[in-house]
Amino acid sequence: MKINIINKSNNPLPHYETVASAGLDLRANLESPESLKPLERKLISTGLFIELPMGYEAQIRPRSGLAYKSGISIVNSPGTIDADYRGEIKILLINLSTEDFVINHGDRIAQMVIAAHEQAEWVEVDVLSETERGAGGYGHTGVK
Ligand SMILES: O=c1ccn([C@H]2C[C@H](O)[C@@H](COP(=O)(O)OP(=O)(O)OP(=O)(O)O)O2)c(=O)[nH]1
Ligand SMILES: [Mg+2]
Repeated sequence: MKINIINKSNNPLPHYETVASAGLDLRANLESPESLKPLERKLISTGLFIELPMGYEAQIRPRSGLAYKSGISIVNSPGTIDADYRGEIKILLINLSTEDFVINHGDRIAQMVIAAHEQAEWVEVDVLSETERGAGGYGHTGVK
């Protein structure tokens, strides 16, 4: 699908790294490197602005390699980019490791998945239909 984008960074546009990738890696747009201390969080610019079609969202997710190797995650994961948002896409990184982590301009710090979604139209009722699960949750079916 075609999506309008403005790129105010000098990074390349996000692209799919492999033919069947779901995620588009997002790069940091920085004037100078940023450092994240253990448990520190920072909102990192991408320089990207997009115009999603109605009925679509963009999800901002952590990259597994950064998470595994360096303990870098996203506080509000998965972040939600609404179709009517026209501001800059930013990424709320957090350092979950015990060591400082440095982000350089152009580093691929997160990934974005474009996804279709519904909007709910509530139908207020007095009773919901019965199911086998009922109100059971939080592990009520057991571990094994
Ligand atoms: O990781 C994110 C999450 C959100 N946004 C932008 C796009 C989104 O459409 C807007 C609002 O996000 P959200 O609804 O998650 O934040 P909120 O705290 O509910 O703010 P608002 O009251 O503006 O909706 O912020 C980002 O750039 N990055
Ligand atoms: Mg909101």
